[in-house]
Amino acid sequence: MMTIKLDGKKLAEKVKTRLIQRIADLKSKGIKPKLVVILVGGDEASKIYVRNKHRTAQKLGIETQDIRLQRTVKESELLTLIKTLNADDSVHGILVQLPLPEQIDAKGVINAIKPEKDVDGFNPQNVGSLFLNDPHSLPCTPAGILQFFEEYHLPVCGKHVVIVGRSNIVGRPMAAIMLNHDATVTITHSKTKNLRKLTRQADILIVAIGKAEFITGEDIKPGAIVIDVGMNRNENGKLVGDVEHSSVNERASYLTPVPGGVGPMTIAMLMEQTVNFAERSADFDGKNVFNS
Ligand SMILES: NC(=O)C1=CN([C@@H]2O[C@H](COP(=O)(O)OP(=O)(O)OC[C@H]3O[C@@H](n4cnc5c(N)ncnc54)[C@H](OP(=O)(O)O)[C@@H]3O)[C@@H](O)[C@H]2O)C=CC1
Ligand SMILES: Nc1nc(=O)c2c([nH]1)NC[C@@H]1CN(c3ccc(C(=O)N[C@@H](CCC(=O)O)C(=O)O)cc3)C=[N+]21
Repeated sequence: MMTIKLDGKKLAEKVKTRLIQRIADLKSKGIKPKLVVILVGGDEASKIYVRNKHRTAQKLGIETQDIRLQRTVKESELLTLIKTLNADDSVHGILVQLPLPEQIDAKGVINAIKPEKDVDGFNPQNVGSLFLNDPHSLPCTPAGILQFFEEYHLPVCGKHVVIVGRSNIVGRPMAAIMLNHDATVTITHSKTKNLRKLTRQADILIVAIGKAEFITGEDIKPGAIVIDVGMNRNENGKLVGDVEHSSVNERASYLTPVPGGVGPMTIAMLMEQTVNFAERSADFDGKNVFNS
């Protein structure tokens, strides 16, 4: 079977193009969309994310500010910083890069971000709205994945979606979004028994675990749509996903490459979300994809 590549680079360009006019309209009203990223320490995937985020924001004329904090920073310091950013009207989006070091209670930090500025959609209020199928903001990675289904006209309604991984960034919100689109959803994780028996039943398989090439051709149903979220370095320092592309290729009907799949879409959606928030902050009468 010929596997069709879901081209995230190309689709991200399309998403970014639809932002240009909206950003210009905001600027003509004296509003410059601004995103603040807080980084504590940082893993490999985070470094890639920060670099690409910057590049894209700069191209679009979205202002970004990185605040880098020592790995040993006190939780109280981080909370004070978030309070200041919450109160700053020039800031439309706040993103705290995950994972955070162990001494910091990630829940407390995420709770502290004002829901209206929570570009990742992590705040319990935003998570709750998403689960009630009335989202205020969508987490960027799952939102980006959803765009593939729309762009390539891939039906989700009634399909069996199996998600591997249940993180707050990817697995959980992805499950909610797919459920909101009338899929039948199975969420799996490290305690799941007979995982590969379940992955083989998936019409749509979404893998986000952070284990290089964990899912192979034998683990998927022929013709399945496979979304590879993973960002890992293999032993040769090469960027690889959670899916073994050599064996999944020609068995899947559609597959996202790594790089060039989900990653660029996450960034495009982050930009879009920042613009959405900037528009809402001014009660701006613009086009809003999540409220349309
Ligand atoms: N391209 C992009 O835009 C993005 C890429 N990523 C990448 O995606 C990957 C996952 O990220 P993230 O969701 O943050 O990861 P986390 O480490 O937060 O979560 C990993 C999840 O995978 C589960 N898991 C781990 N090992 C197994 C296993 N052997 N079998 C089944 N489930 C397992 C864990 O289960 P349990 O809960 O039981 O521990 C957990 O739910 C990483 O490679 C990350 O870099 C992440 C975000 C965006
Ligand atoms: N609060 C929070 N939200 C996140 O969404 C979040 C996070 N923390 N922590 C880290 C992970 C990782 N992540 C990536 C996003 C894009 C690329 C990306 O641009 N990937 C390119 C890489 C290309 C290259 O090599 O430069 C691609 O796949 O084509 C990578 C990784 C978001 N994450």
